[in-house]
Formats: sequence, C-alpha cells, structure tokens
Amino acid sequence: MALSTAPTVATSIHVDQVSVSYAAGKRERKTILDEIDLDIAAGEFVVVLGETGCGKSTLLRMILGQERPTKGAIHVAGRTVERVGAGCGYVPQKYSLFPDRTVLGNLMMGPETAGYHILGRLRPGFRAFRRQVRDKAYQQLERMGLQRSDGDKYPHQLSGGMQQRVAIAQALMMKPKILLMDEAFSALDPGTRTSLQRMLREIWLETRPTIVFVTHNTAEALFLATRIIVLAKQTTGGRSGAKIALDMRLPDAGMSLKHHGQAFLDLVDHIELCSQGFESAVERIANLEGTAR
Ligand SMILES: Nc1ncnc2c1ncn2[C@@H]1O[C@H](COP(=O)(O)OP(=O)(O)OP(=O)(O)O)[C@@H](O)[C@H]1O
Repeated sequence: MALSTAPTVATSIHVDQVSVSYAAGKRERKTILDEIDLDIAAGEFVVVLGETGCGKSTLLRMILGQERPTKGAIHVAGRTVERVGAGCGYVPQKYSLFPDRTVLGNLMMGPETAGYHILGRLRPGFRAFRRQVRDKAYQQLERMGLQRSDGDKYPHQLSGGMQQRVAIAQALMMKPKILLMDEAFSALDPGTRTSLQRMLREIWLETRPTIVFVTHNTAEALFLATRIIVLAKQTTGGRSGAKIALDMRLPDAGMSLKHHGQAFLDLVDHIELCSQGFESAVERIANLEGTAR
C-alpha cells in the first residue's frame, strides 16, 4: 500500500490512492473507484465526466466527507477529511433547500448556526450579527439574479432554476474555498442551464474558489472547466473499478462550439471516446502522443 504523502495547503484537494467498494451479495464486493490519485490546486475549476455509474458522485461524496473511502485518504486544505463538509460548499442536482423555511431563512441558516449556538442567541450581539447576515443574504440573492421579494418565498413557490440559484447562494453564504457541485444544472431547461453556467463562470472568475463540478454534459464541461477529469471503468486484467482515463488542462477556459468550431468538436469526440473504457483511453492517448511526436 502506498504511504500517504503529506499534502500542502496550496493543494486544495488531495485524493490519495482512494478505492471505494460496496458489498455485492454475501461475500463479494463491487469496486467502484480503484486507487484514484488526484491533486487539485486552489482555484482550479475541475469538471468530472464519465459514463453513468462510473463513480463520479461517489468521488464527490468522498471529498465532501459524506462517505469514507474503503482504502486511501482524502485531504482538503491540508486536513484529512473525517466529517461532512469541512470547508466545502455543496450543491446537488435538486432538493437541497429546507422546504419549511423561506428563501431568506435558507440563506441565513448556515451562518447563524455557525456563528451562534442556540443559547448564544440570547446574547446582545446576536441581533446585530443577524442584521449583517440578512444584508449578506439579500446581496447574494441579487448576485444570483433574484429579487429581494423572492426572499420571503418558500422553495415550492420557486421554479427549478430559481431554486438552484438559491442553492448556489446558500452554498456561497459560508464563503467556502471549495464548491462541490453534483449535476447541479442537469434538471434545468436548456435556457436556464445556459444562464446558470454563465453565472457560475462569472462567480469563479470574480472570487476563484476551487470548484469540482460533476456533469454528463461534455459541452457544459468545456464551457466551465480549466481542467477536465474523465473517469472510466477498467474492463481487463481482472479489475473493474473506475480510474482516471483522461486528465486534461484546457488552454482556453470557456470553450464553446460557437467560438472554437472544429477544435471544440474534436475535443468532445476525444473526451467521449476516452470515457468508454480505461484501457482503450490509455491506448488512444498513447497513440495520439506518438503521432504528435
Ligand atoms: N451506498 C452504496 N451502496 C452500494 N452501491 C453504491 C452506493 N453508492 C453508490 N453505489 C454504486 O456505485 C456506482 C457508482 O455510483 P455513482 O452515483 O457514483 O455513479 P455516477 O458516475 O455518479 O453515475 P450517474 O452519472 O448515473 O449519476 C453505482 O453502481 C452505484 O449503484
């Protein structure tokens, strides 16, 4: 087994020889991720792609601390992840808001809970603190393109796109250095999805959090990412879990078909072929590198 290497703080996320397997029947285990090594530097916008069931969400849950790896370890900002969400904001596909709280209540809950425990709220400073948190919540709402009056609504009174805007605002209220997003735009109609992609890129350009974003959509990945990771299952050699089949830094973040034409289409093809199997991806990349020499 590889020794755990000490991660530096500048390395925002350090995934060290992580394997994940689940019980499959009485005696067997099914390997989902197989000895994954991945270093993500502070400020990178990493998009994780891969075919359905290859373990993208599993990897994100491990970074979040919702689950522990079967083998290996994950370090976030220099600390081994041992509990949920230490320093990470998280936006899932949907249903992340508390249905019995207003939008404002949802936004204020995190900072209030982190700032004052229940008895501490009787102290004189709490009211002023609460006013500051409320002002910040309104600023976040407006930053997300929502109205102040939306603050009084309950989640069920909002469209799916508005709910996801609130979910992102909620995650940003805690000023996370790391934002984990799991198919956060997948349930939205194409127009709303495009506008949220633009908004997320703007937020990233303004404050440069580290973002790890899981999606099925290759065009979305190329528009958002500074780095694309493709997970693909192994199919030979008696191993079955997924490994990193492609790890690609993009010279041009914010790529789109409109601006990059054939280069964009070639990259989409390359990524999609690499996601079809780990071994074939390795062979494909070796062939391409041989041709380039
Ligand atoms: N707690 C669990 N117990 C057993 N199996 C699990 C558990 N969590 C995930 N799996 C299995 O792990 C595999 C990978 O799941 P995961 O959701 O990470 O894949 P994914 O790449 O995100 O898929 P999709 O793109 O379809 O969302 C699946 O086969 C899933 O059934």
